[in-house]
Amino acid sequence: DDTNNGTVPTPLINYLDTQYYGEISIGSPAQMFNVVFDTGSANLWVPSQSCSPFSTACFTHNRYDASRSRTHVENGTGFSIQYASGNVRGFLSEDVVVVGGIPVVQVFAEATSLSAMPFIFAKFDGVLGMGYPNVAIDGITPVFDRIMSQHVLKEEVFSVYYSRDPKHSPGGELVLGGTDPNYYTGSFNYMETREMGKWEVTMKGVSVGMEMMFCAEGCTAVIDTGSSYITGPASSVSMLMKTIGAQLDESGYKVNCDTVKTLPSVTFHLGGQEYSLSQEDYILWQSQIEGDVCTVTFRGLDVPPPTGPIWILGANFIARYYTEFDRRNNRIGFATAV
Ligand SMILES: CCc1nc(N)nc(N)c1-c1ccc2c(c1)N(CCCOC)[C@H](c1ccccc1)CC2
Repeated sequence: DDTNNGTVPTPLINYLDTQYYGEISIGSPAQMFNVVFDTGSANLWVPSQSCSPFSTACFTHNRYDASRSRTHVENGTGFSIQYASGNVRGFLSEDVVVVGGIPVVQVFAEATSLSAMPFIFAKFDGVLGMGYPNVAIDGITPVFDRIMSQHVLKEEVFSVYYSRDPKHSPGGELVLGGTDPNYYTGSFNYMETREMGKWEVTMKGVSVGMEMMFCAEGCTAVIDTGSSYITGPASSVSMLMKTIGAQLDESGYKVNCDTVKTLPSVTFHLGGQEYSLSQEDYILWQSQIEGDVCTVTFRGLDVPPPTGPIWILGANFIARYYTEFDRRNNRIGFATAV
Protein backbone atom coordinates (compact mmCIF):
# COMPACT_ATOMS: atom_id res chain seq x y z
CA ASP A 1 0.00 0.00 0.00
CA ASP A 2 1.28 3.54 -0.69
CA THR A 3 0.92 4.83 2.89
CA ASN A 4 4.55 3.99 3.69
CA ASN A 5 6.33 5.09 0.45
CA GLY A 6 7.46 1.50 -0.06
CA THR A 7 9.33 1.10 3.20
CA VAL A 8 7.83 -0.79 6.12
CA PRO A 9 9.18 -0.57 9.69
CA THR A 10 8.63 -3.35 12.25
CA PRO A 11 9.61 -2.46 15.85
CA LEU A 12 11.68 -5.11 17.65
CA ILE A 13 11.85 -6.03 21.33
CA ASN A 14 15.34 -6.24 22.88
CA TYR A 15 15.67 -8.86 25.60
CA LEU A 16 18.86 -8.31 27.59
CA ASP A 17 20.82 -7.33 24.44
CA THR A 18 20.87 -11.03 23.52
CA GLN A 19 17.50 -11.64 21.87
CA TYR A 20 15.76 -9.32 19.36
CA TYR A 21 12.34 -10.17 17.93
CA GLY A 22 9.26 -8.59 16.38
CA GLU A 23 5.59 -9.45 15.80
CA ILE A 24 4.03 -11.08 12.72
CA SER A 25 0.62 -12.65 12.21
CA ILE A 26 -0.33 -15.96 10.56
CA GLY A 27 -3.84 -17.03 9.54
CA SER A 28 -7.34 -15.55 9.33
CA PRO A 29 -8.31 -14.38 11.85
CA ALA A 30 -4.74 -13.28 12.70
CA GLN A 31 -2.76 -15.39 15.16
CA MET A 32 0.14 -13.27 16.55
CA PHE A 33 3.72 -14.55 16.96
CA ASN A 34 7.03 -13.07 18.08
CA VAL A 35 9.83 -14.07 15.68
CA VAL A 36 13.53 -13.39 15.24
CA PHE A 37 14.20 -11.96 11.74
CA ASP A 38 17.18 -14.17 11.02
CA THR A 39 19.68 -13.59 8.17
CA GLY A 40 21.43 -16.85 9.12
CA SER A 41 18.50 -19.00 7.93
CA ALA A 42 15.77 -18.80 5.29
CA ASN A 43 12.69 -20.59 6.66
CA LEU A 44 9.71 -19.46 8.71
CA TRP A 45 8.52 -21.69 11.56
CA VAL A 46 6.34 -21.20 14.61
CA PRO A 47 5.31 -23.69 17.34
CA SER A 48 2.35 -25.88 16.39
CA GLN A 49 -0.89 -26.37 18.32
CA SER A 50 -0.23 -30.08 17.73
CA CYS A 51 3.18 -30.05 19.46
CA SER A 52 3.60 -32.64 22.18
CA PRO A 53 2.86 -31.32 25.70
CA PHE A 54 6.19 -32.87 26.70
CA SER A 55 8.02 -30.41 24.41
CA THR A 56 8.33 -27.76 27.13
CA ALA A 57 9.86 -25.18 24.80
CA CYS A 58 6.89 -25.61 22.47
CA PHE A 59 4.30 -25.57 25.20
CA THR A 60 5.49 -22.32 26.79
CA HIS A 61 5.14 -20.30 23.57
CA ASN A 62 2.32 -19.12 21.28
CA ARG A 63 1.23 -21.94 18.99
CA TYR A 64 -0.37 -21.88 15.50
CA ASP A 65 -3.78 -23.56 15.35
CA ALA A 66 -4.57 -24.54 11.74
CA SER A 67 -8.15 -25.45 12.65
CA ARG A 68 -8.83 -21.82 13.64
CA SER A 69 -7.66 -20.33 10.33
CA ARG A 70 -9.99 -20.19 7.34
CA THR A 71 -7.04 -19.48 4.99
CA HIS A 72 -4.99 -22.52 6.13
CA VAL A 73 -3.89 -24.90 3.35
CA GLU A 74 -2.78 -28.42 4.30
CA ASN A 75 0.73 -29.58 3.23
CA GLY A 76 2.17 -32.06 5.74
CA THR A 77 5.70 -32.43 4.28
CA GLY A 78 8.28 -33.13 7.02
CA PHE A 79 10.60 -30.30 8.12
CA SER A 80 13.76 -30.12 10.20
CA ILE A 81 16.26 -27.28 10.70
CA GLN A 82 19.51 -27.07 12.67
CA TYR A 83 20.93 -23.83 14.15
CA ALA A 84 24.29 -23.36 15.83
CA SER A 85 22.24 -23.44 19.02
CA GLY A 86 19.35 -25.89 18.83
CA ASN A 87 17.21 -27.76 16.31
CA VAL A 88 13.55 -27.78 15.31
CA ARG A 89 11.34 -30.47 13.72
CA GLY A 90 7.79 -30.29 12.38
CA PHE A 91 5.69 -30.29 9.21
CA LEU A 92 4.78 -27.76 6.50
CA SER A 93 1.57 -25.74 6.24
CA GLU A 94 0.52 -22.79 4.11
CA ASP A 95 -1.34 -19.68 5.25
CA VAL A 96 -1.43 -15.89 4.99
CA VAL A 97 1.53 -14.33 6.84
CA VAL A 98 1.55 -10.57 7.53
CA VAL A 99 4.93 -8.87 8.09
CA GLY A 100 4.94 -5.11 8.68
CA GLY A 101 1.42 -4.91 7.25
CA ILE A 102 2.35 -6.75 4.02
CA PRO A 103 0.37 -10.01 3.51
CA VAL A 104 1.95 -12.97 1.68
CA VAL A 105 0.67 -16.52 1.11
CA GLN A 106 3.54 -18.43 2.69
CA VAL A 107 4.66 -22.05 3.15
CA PHE A 108 6.03 -22.32 6.69
CA ALA A 109 6.71 -25.02 9.25
CA GLU A 110 4.57 -25.89 12.27
CA ALA A 111 7.15 -26.96 14.87
CA THR A 112 6.17 -30.04 16.85
CA SER A 113 9.48 -30.48 18.66
CA LEU A 114 12.09 -27.88 19.73
CA SER A 115 15.32 -28.86 21.45
CA ALA A 116 14.75 -27.86 25.06
CA MET A 117 18.26 -26.43 25.15
CA PRO A 118 18.28 -23.58 24.38
CA PHE A 119 14.71 -22.94 23.20
CA ILE A 120 13.43 -22.92 26.79
CA PHE A 121 15.43 -19.65 27.05
CA ALA A 122 13.81 -18.23 23.91
CA LYS A 123 11.60 -15.22 24.57
CA PHE A 124 10.40 -15.45 20.96
CA ASP A 125 7.95 -18.02 19.55
CA GLY A 126 9.54 -18.73 16.17
CA VAL A 127 12.01 -17.70 13.48
CA LEU A 128 11.48 -15.84 10.22
CA GLY A 129 14.49 -16.57 8.01
CA MET A 130 15.71 -13.57 5.99
CA GLY A 131 18.35 -15.60 4.15
CA TYR A 132 18.56 -16.35 0.42
CA PRO A 133 16.24 -18.96 -1.23
CA ASN A 134 19.16 -21.35 -1.90
CA VAL A 135 19.67 -21.93 1.83
CA ALA A 136 15.94 -22.56 2.42
CA ILE A 137 15.07 -26.06 3.65
CA ASP A 138 12.68 -28.00 1.32
CA GLY A 139 13.27 -25.35 -1.40
CA ILE A 140 10.55 -23.13 0.08
CA THR A 141 10.42 -19.55 -1.28
CA PRO A 142 11.33 -17.32 1.71
CA VAL A 143 9.02 -14.57 3.01
CA PHE A 144 11.17 -11.67 1.75
CA ASP A 145 11.24 -13.17 -1.77
CA ARG A 146 7.43 -13.42 -1.70
CA ILE A 147 7.27 -9.74 -0.66
CA MET A 148 9.76 -8.67 -3.38
CA SER A 149 7.66 -10.37 -6.06
CA GLN A 150 4.72 -8.13 -5.06
CA HIS A 151 6.75 -5.03 -6.13
CA VAL A 152 5.52 -3.01 -3.13
CA LEU A 153 8.98 -2.14 -1.80
CA LYS A 154 10.86 1.04 -2.80
CA GLU A 155 14.12 -0.93 -2.88
CA GLU A 156 14.81 -4.67 -2.70
CA VAL A 157 16.68 -4.29 0.58
CA PHE A 158 15.97 -4.67 4.30
CA SER A 159 17.78 -3.07 7.24
CA VAL A 160 18.26 -3.98 10.89
CA TYR A 161 18.73 -1.79 13.96
CA TYR A 162 19.43 -3.53 17.30
CA SER A 163 19.48 -1.17 20.30
CA ARG A 164 22.27 -1.54 22.84
CA ASP A 165 20.21 -0.57 25.84
CA PRO A 166 17.39 -2.89 27.01
CA LYS A 167 15.57 0.15 28.46
CA HIS A 168 15.60 1.92 25.05
CA SER A 169 12.31 1.79 23.17
CA PRO A 170 12.00 0.37 20.60
CA GLY A 171 14.52 -2.37 21.26
CA GLY A 172 15.27 -2.37 17.56
CA GLU A 173 13.71 -2.02 14.12
CA LEU A 174 13.49 -4.02 10.91
CA VAL A 175 12.82 -1.92 7.78
CA LEU A 176 11.63 -3.70 4.64
CA GLY A 177 12.42 -1.70 1.48
CA GLY A 178 14.99 0.75 2.81
CA THR A 179 16.86 2.12 5.84
CA ASP A 180 15.83 4.31 8.80
CA PRO A 181 18.04 7.42 9.16
CA ASN A 182 16.83 7.82 12.75
CA TYR A 183 19.07 4.92 13.73
CA TYR A 184 22.40 5.58 12.01
CA THR A 185 24.83 8.44 11.38
CA GLY A 186 27.23 9.00 8.49
CA SER A 187 27.20 7.07 5.25
CA PHE A 188 27.08 3.38 4.47
CA ASN A 189 30.15 1.37 3.49
CA TYR A 190 29.21 -1.52 1.21
CA MET A 191 30.81 -4.86 0.46
CA GLU A 192 29.82 -7.62 -1.97
CA THR A 193 28.43 -10.83 -0.49
CA ARG A 194 31.19 -13.43 -0.87
CA GLU A 195 29.12 -16.19 -2.35
CA MET A 196 25.85 -15.68 -4.25
CA GLY A 197 23.06 -16.57 -1.95
CA LYS A 198 24.48 -16.11 1.52
CA TRP A 199 24.73 -13.08 3.80
CA GLU A 200 28.46 -13.56 4.15
CA VAL A 201 31.46 -11.42 3.20
CA THR A 202 35.23 -11.85 2.95
CA MET A 203 36.95 -10.63 6.09
CA LYS A 204 40.55 -9.42 5.77
CA GLY A 205 41.59 -9.81 9.39
CA VAL A 206 40.75 -9.51 13.06
CA SER A 207 42.90 -7.20 15.21
CA VAL A 208 43.08 -6.97 19.00
CA GLY A 209 44.23 -3.49 20.01
CA MET A 210 46.71 -2.55 17.28
CA GLU A 211 47.83 -6.10 16.54
CA MET A 212 46.43 -8.20 13.68
CA MET A 213 45.88 -11.55 15.35
CA PHE A 214 43.56 -13.69 13.18
CA CYS A 215 42.34 -14.25 9.63
CA ALA A 216 45.32 -12.32 8.22
CA GLU A 217 45.17 -14.41 5.04
CA GLY A 218 41.44 -13.69 4.69
CA CYS A 219 38.43 -15.68 5.89
CA THR A 220 34.61 -15.72 5.74
CA ALA A 221 32.35 -13.65 7.99
CA VAL A 222 28.60 -14.34 8.18
CA ILE A 223 26.47 -11.31 9.15
CA ASP A 224 23.86 -13.10 11.26
CA THR A 225 20.95 -11.26 12.89
CA GLY A 226 19.86 -14.57 14.48
CA SER A 227 23.00 -14.99 16.61
CA SER A 228 23.40 -13.16 19.92
CA TYR A 229 27.16 -13.15 19.92
CA ILE A 230 30.25 -13.10 17.73
CA THR A 231 31.62 -16.58 17.11
CA GLY A 232 34.96 -17.55 15.62
CA PRO A 233 37.06 -20.70 15.30
CA ALA A 234 37.44 -22.09 18.84
CA SER A 235 41.26 -21.92 18.75
CA SER A 236 41.24 -18.26 17.63
CA VAL A 237 38.61 -17.24 20.18
CA SER A 238 40.43 -19.02 23.01
CA MET A 239 43.65 -17.13 22.07
CA LEU A 240 41.66 -13.87 21.95
CA MET A 241 40.20 -14.58 25.39
CA LYS A 242 43.63 -15.37 26.82
CA THR A 243 44.84 -12.00 25.50
CA ILE A 244 42.09 -10.14 27.35
CA GLY A 245 42.37 -12.31 30.46
CA ALA A 246 38.95 -13.95 30.16
CA GLN A 247 38.16 -17.29 31.84
CA LEU A 248 35.79 -19.85 30.30
CA ASP A 249 33.07 -21.15 32.61
CA GLU A 250 29.90 -23.13 31.94
CA SER A 251 28.02 -20.09 30.63
CA GLY A 252 30.78 -18.57 28.48
CA TYR A 253 33.85 -16.34 28.88
CA LYS A 254 33.95 -14.03 31.88
CA VAL A 255 36.27 -11.17 32.85
CA ASN A 256 36.71 -9.41 36.18
CA CYS A 257 34.48 -6.33 35.88
CA ASP A 258 37.27 -4.18 37.36
CA THR A 259 39.42 -4.82 34.28
CA VAL A 260 36.74 -3.92 31.71
CA LYS A 261 37.90 -0.33 31.16
CA THR A 262 41.43 -1.53 30.34
CA LEU A 263 40.33 -4.05 27.69
CA PRO A 264 41.51 -3.55 24.08
CA SER A 265 39.12 -2.95 21.19
CA VAL A 266 38.58 -5.82 18.71
CA THR A 267 38.57 -4.75 15.05
CA PHE A 268 37.07 -6.60 12.07
CA HIS A 269 38.50 -5.64 8.68
CA LEU A 270 35.64 -5.83 6.20
CA GLY A 271 35.33 -4.34 2.70
CA GLY A 272 38.29 -1.98 3.08
CA GLN A 273 36.96 -0.56 6.36
CA GLU A 274 37.80 -1.29 10.00
CA TYR A 275 34.86 -2.06 12.28
CA SER A 276 35.95 -1.82 15.91
CA LEU A 277 34.10 -3.03 18.96
CA SER A 278 35.12 -1.38 22.22
CA GLN A 279 34.84 -3.08 25.57
CA GLU A 280 31.33 -1.76 26.20
CA ASP A 281 30.29 -3.24 22.82
CA TYR A 282 31.53 -6.73 23.61
CA ILE A 283 31.11 -6.99 27.38
CA LEU A 284 27.68 -7.87 28.80
CA TRP A 285 27.73 -6.30 32.29
CA GLN A 286 25.10 -7.87 34.57
CA SER A 287 24.63 -6.78 38.18
CA GLN A 288 23.64 -9.90 40.08
CA ILE A 289 23.01 -10.67 43.75
CA GLU A 290 26.42 -12.19 44.20
CA GLY A 291 28.02 -9.12 42.54
CA ASP A 292 28.60 -7.90 38.99
CA VAL A 293 29.23 -10.48 36.26
CA CYS A 294 31.00 -9.38 33.05
CA THR A 295 30.47 -11.81 30.15
CA VAL A 296 32.48 -11.50 26.96
CA THR A 297 30.03 -11.76 24.02
CA PHE A 298 32.37 -13.94 21.94
CA ARG A 299 31.98 -17.70 21.62
CA GLY A 300 34.22 -20.35 20.10
CA LEU A 301 32.37 -22.30 17.39
CA ASP A 302 33.99 -24.63 14.87
CA VAL A 303 31.82 -24.85 11.74
CA PRO A 304 33.01 -27.85 9.70
CA PRO A 305 34.22 -27.36 6.10
CA PRO A 306 33.09 -26.63 3.40
CA THR A 307 30.98 -23.94 5.15
CA GLY A 308 33.58 -23.30 7.85
CA PRO A 309 35.92 -22.20 9.24
CA ILE A 310 33.92 -18.97 9.62
CA TRP A 311 33.39 -16.02 11.92
CA ILE A 312 29.75 -15.18 12.70
CA LEU A 313 29.07 -11.49 13.47
CA GLY A 314 25.83 -11.43 15.49
CA ALA A 315 23.66 -9.04 17.48
CA ASN A 316 26.48 -7.39 19.44
CA PHE A 317 28.15 -6.38 16.12
CA ILE A 318 24.88 -5.26 14.49
CA ALA A 319 24.00 -3.19 17.59
CA ARG A 320 27.13 -1.10 16.90
CA TYR A 321 26.88 -1.10 13.07
CA TYR A 322 23.43 -0.51 11.52
CA THR A 323 23.19 -3.06 8.71
CA GLU A 324 21.53 -2.91 5.27
CA PHE A 325 21.03 -6.21 3.46
CA ASP A 326 20.76 -5.48 -0.28
CA ARG A 327 19.20 -8.27 -2.38
CA ARG A 328 19.16 -6.09 -5.54
CA ASN A 329 22.93 -5.67 -5.59
CA ASN A 330 23.92 -8.71 -3.47
CA ARG A 331 25.82 -6.54 -1.01
CA ILE A 332 25.81 -5.60 2.68
CA GLY A 333 26.14 -2.02 3.96
CA PHE A 334 27.26 -0.87 7.42
CA ALA A 335 26.78 2.56 9.00
CA THR A 336 27.47 3.66 12.57
CA ALA A 337 24.37 2.97 14.68
CA VAL A 338 23.15 5.75 16.97
C1 LIG B 1 16.96 -17.21 15.77
C2 LIG B 1 17.35 -18.62 15.33
C3 LIG B 1 18.82 -18.71 15.20
N1 LIG B 1 19.37 -18.35 14.00
C4 LIG B 1 20.71 -18.42 13.82
N2 LIG B 1 21.21 -18.06 12.61
N3 LIG B 1 21.56 -18.83 14.79
C5 LIG B 1 21.06 -19.16 16.00
N4 LIG B 1 21.92 -19.56 16.96
C6 LIG B 1 19.65 -19.12 16.25
C7 LIG B 1 19.10 -19.42 17.58
C8 LIG B 1 18.48 -20.64 17.91
C9 LIG B 1 17.97 -20.83 19.19
C10 LIG B 1 18.04 -19.81 20.16
C11 LIG B 1 18.65 -18.57 19.83
C12 LIG B 1 19.17 -18.39 18.53
N5 LIG B 1 18.76 -17.55 20.75
C13 LIG B 1 19.39 -16.24 20.42
C14 LIG B 1 18.37 -15.30 19.78
C15 LIG B 1 19.13 -14.17 19.07
O1 LIG B 1 18.26 -13.10 18.75
C16 LIG B 1 18.84 -12.13 17.87
C17 LIG B 1 18.35 -17.75 22.15
C18 LIG B 1 19.50 -18.28 23.00
C19 LIG B 1 19.40 -18.14 24.37
C20 LIG B 1 20.42 -18.64 25.18
C21 LIG B 1 21.55 -19.27 24.59
C22 LIG B 1 21.64 -19.38 23.19
C23 LIG B 1 20.60 -18.88 22.39
C24 LIG B 1 17.17 -18.72 22.24
C25 LIG B 1 17.49 -20.04 21.56
